[in-house]
Amino acid sequence: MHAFNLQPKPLSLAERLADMAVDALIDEADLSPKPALVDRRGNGAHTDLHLGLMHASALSLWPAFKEMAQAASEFGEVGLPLREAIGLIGREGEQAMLATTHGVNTHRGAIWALGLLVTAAALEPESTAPGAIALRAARLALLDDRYAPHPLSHGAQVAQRYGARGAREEAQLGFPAVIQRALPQLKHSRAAGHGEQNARLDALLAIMSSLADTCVLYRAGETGLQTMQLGAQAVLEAGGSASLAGRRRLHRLDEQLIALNASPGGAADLLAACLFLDRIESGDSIIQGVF
Ligand SMILES: CC(C)(COP(=O)(O)OP(=O)(O)OC[C@H]1O[C@@H](n2cnc3c(N)ncnc32)[C@H](O)[C@@H]1O)[C@@H](O)C(=O)NCCC(=O)NCCS
Ligand SMILES: Nc1ncnc2c1ncn2[C@@H]1O[C@H](COP(=O)(O)OP(=O)(O)OP(=O)(O)O)[C@@H](O)[C@H]1O
Repeated sequence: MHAFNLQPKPLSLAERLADMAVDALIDEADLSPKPALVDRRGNGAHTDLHLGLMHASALSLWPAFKEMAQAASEFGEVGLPLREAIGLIGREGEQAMLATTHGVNTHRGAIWALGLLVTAAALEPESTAPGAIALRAARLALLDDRYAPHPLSHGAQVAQRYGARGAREEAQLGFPAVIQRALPQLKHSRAAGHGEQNARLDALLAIMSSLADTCVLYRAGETGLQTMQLGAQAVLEAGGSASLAGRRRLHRLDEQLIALNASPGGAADLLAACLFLDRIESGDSIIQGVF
């Protein structure tokens, strides 16, 4: 008689990277209190989003992230064939997201940022430094996908009006908001003993203090963007989200942004990207699957 084999099947590299991307999205959504964004307290400035929808949307993207990582292994190098393959998978991922959310945009920007980073991580699994992964992602983002549609998206409208190039430019520059702002702040706040949730909030605030977030520009113009950037900077200068003074300012920023309908969705996407890269760097081996 054969005994059942109860050993779990080891996950492939692509499956582990997809797990990590989805985990990063769920951690971002759950993090609270985020100013004007969907979190465990409520819907922030959004009428069509809620936490359950963010979770369902994140889970619906797992196959797309896995396929992007598989495409990286198959093509093996940064180039137009890989860029166009992940563009197609990303667009299919968007359709899966929209089918799950009944047409609501929950993670469009996140598919773009995390899709590029998952692909870049899968290309060289031994190279786990965030800066190196972000640079490979930038080289992919700089390639022009001939099949990408060019709708008059909110980002495109904001680009015409204010000259902000949003998600595309952030990726093409190698995610400076993540590499130069969020990750250093995350490590600084952890080292100061602020606790993991506060460190993550501080990382979000570090992104918000300088990002030209096209979600905010579209919804609340330059006034909204300035309120976000100065308000986030003020929280950090007051001692960050772990301090009493910082918490008071964070609460005020939440009220101000909600009053302006200014939800920093782009900053939220980049926090998820930051958590993804942090997880890879911190030794959650993507090669051996030691979690
Ligand atoms: C480049 C993308 C993000 C489109 O950008 P665009 O600015 O035109 O679109 P849109 O207004 O819908 O905004 C996208 C999202 O980016 C995020 N975002 C906003 N500002 C920023 C910023 N400064 N930095 C990073 N992300 C940002 C927000 O979440 C926003 O909702 C991407 O979705 C795309 O290329 N779509 C085309 C379809 C496709 O090929 N998808 C697959 C890509 S792998
Ligand atoms: N926790 C979060 N709360 C709200 N938005 C988030 C969150 N995390 C990420 N986002 C990002 O914010 C974007 C949604 O913002 P927004 O609703 O302004 O998009 P839109 O479709 O351009 O605008 P609108 O809903 O006003 O038509 C998504 O692309 C998503 O990636």
